[in-house]
Amino acid sequence: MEKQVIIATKNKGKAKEFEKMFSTFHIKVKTLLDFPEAIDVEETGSTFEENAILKAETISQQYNIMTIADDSGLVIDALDGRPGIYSARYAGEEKNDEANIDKVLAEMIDIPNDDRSAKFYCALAIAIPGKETITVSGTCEGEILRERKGNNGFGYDPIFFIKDKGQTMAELPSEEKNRISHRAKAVDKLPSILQNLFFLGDQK
Ligand SMILES: O=c1nc[nH]c2c1ncn2[C@H]1C[C@H](O)[C@@H](COP(=O)(O)OP(=O)(O)OP(=O)(O)O)O1
Ligand SMILES: [Mg+2]
Repeated sequence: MEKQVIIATKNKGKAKEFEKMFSTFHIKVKTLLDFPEAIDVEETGSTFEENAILKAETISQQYNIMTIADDSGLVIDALDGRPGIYSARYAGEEKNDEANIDKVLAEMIDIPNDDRSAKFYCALAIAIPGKETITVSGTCEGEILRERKGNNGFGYDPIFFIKDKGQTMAELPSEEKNRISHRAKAVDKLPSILQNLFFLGDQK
């Protein structure tokens, strides 16, 4: 039987990136956009890792399939790490990317240019029925601009400037984002983790 994985996300931007990044792994990828009846997991954890584990374990138990969940967000130094785990709901429960960006820009209006460092953080939890859940993470460093630039990507990408590239995340082509992003850095760690898991599993 073909190997399958569910990526436990309802975020279309994330789903697209995972489908691209997993296209070199020989595994069939589904997301929660394919499972409208999936349990709506409340993100009650106090860290990205805890929330990723909650999402991955709930869905892997519901469908008895290996499940990977992503909990990610923007961590801004001058805002003491906010919006952090609250990134998706920063301007309210309805998860509005534009309102979230507006709130960050307003809060940072008096922050000088050389104090606008931030990072994107991504925690992935891998839940496999009958095995211990594992987490990995990745980060991407940048700076918060004063206005939006670029139309690619999703979420906070238009205000996240990457010095090395001289562009925002939303100006990068998707192939480039998928090489350097926090999500890409976390996904890079998966092949060796999965190999170890299945190798150890076969020893029993
Ligand atoms: O590459 C990214 N580029 C821009 N913004 C990003 C990125 N990665 C995460 N973010 C922001 C979007 C959202 O405001 C929050 C994720 O929140 P998070 O709960 O992990 O995802 P979500 O609720 O949108 O979907 P789901 O929980 O179904 O996976 O961080
Ligand atoms: Mg979420």
